[in-house]
Amino acid sequence: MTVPGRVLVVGAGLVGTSVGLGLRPGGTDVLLADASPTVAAVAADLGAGRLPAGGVHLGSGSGTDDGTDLDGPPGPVREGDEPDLVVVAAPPDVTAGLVVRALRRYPRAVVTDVASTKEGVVRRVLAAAGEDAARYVGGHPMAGRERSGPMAARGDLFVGRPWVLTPVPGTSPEAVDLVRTTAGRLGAVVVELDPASHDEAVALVSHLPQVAASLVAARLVGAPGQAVGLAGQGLRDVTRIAASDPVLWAQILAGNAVPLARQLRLLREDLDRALAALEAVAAAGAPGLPGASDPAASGGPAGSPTGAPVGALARLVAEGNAGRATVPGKHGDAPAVWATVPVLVPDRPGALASLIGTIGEVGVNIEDLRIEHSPGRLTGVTEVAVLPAERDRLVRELRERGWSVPD
Ligand SMILES: NC(=O)C1=CN([C@@H]2O[C@H](COP(=O)(O)OP(=O)(O)OC[C@H]3O[C@@H](n4cnc5c(N)ncnc54)[C@H](O)[C@@H]3O)[C@@H](O)[C@H]2O)C=CC1
Ligand SMILES: O=C(O)C(=O)Cc1ccc(O)cc1
Repeated sequence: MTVPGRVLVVGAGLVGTSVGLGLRPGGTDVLLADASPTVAAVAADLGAGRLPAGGVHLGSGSGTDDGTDLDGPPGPVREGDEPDLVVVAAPPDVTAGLVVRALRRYPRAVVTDVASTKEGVVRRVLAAAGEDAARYVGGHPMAGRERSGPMAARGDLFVGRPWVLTPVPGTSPEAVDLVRTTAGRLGAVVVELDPASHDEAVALVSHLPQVAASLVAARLVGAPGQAVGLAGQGLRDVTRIAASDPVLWAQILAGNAVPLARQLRLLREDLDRALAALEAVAAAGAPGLPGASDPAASGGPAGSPTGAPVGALARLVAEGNAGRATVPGKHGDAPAVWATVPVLVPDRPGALASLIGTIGEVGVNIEDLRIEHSPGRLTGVTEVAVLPAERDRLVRELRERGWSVPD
């Protein structure tokens, strides 16, 4: 197992800075470079690594030999600045170009990237890098956030998350080993896929959810304030990633156009099914409204909405249940079935910390925590997920300590 002693991160934003923060505690010497010197300086201040002596020159062609001038001549570079591994963590549209320049600049280094789509990047690198391409290993950590930049970075961002590597037949096994070890050091679980299979998979699990979240959230623009004020946790869950960076995501979606369009067409069919069911319900007269047809007359039990359209709606939700149950737990394990304990938490400073402290005293591990809080309410509902075997004891102990735990 080869461990990189020195890593150059090119692009010190959310992902690049998280890589630095995650590698530094293990003793890796991390060099930081970014098109924006200010971003690189912030990342260094946060403890993600150091700036190479002489400043950072990327793509300027200025010829300065400071170890991070990717347009400079191939090594040797300043002693102490030669990386074993270069991690390109820049936007997708510049990734292939930076990878090719890093391969040329550092003839002994392995180069990897983290771009969210792989087929286009890998194809461009193979076309431009010649035999240097053997030292390139495509990569994609399946971890991130809806925020960008170094300030949003976290050293534990990749812990328990899949990190896809996309080696191709000519890739050196030693290069794959080095990137695999590095991802492992960051706590990630490495998965190998060919670039096309990777892009198909992320179209479904990452890019389709982003489009769906953005479209749902966009419906809220201009909605009456009173409607948005009623929002509960469901809307927050569904729209969290709608806060993502538009420029970055435009590149990601465009970089996976064909597989994503396939997924969106399938979603459109499902939307058409839902619409058809609702229109059929409406045509029959909505249940409970004046003019609604008598359910008994359409073959269902009296007093209940019934018939094929309502069945279609139930099927839609049930299919969602089945899909949701396939989503792995937080560390990529099989879907976790936690028991949930709802606790009413007063809306005052320190109340949530006090609840967490109490659960710690009781000796129960919190597997997950969800807070539902609506403005103007005096209490919020906190849902504490725990191992099913711990549920009853936790409910009892919390009630004994004065917490309100609804049945
Ligand atoms: N945001 C996310 O949740 C995830 C993003 N990714 C991928 O990681 C890469 C970086 O994304 P983020 O860290 O989120 O973006 P970010 O916007 O936080 O950071 C990107 C950084 O690259 C720098 N940069 C731009 N052009 C450059 C150039 N020519 N040379 C050097 N630096 C340059 C920018 O100044 C910026 O600081 C992207 O390829 C993205 O697809 C992968 C997994 C998750
Ligand atoms: O915020 C989330 O939940 C994400 O899933 C982030 C994410 C964004 C882009 C990627 O390429 C991979 C992961």
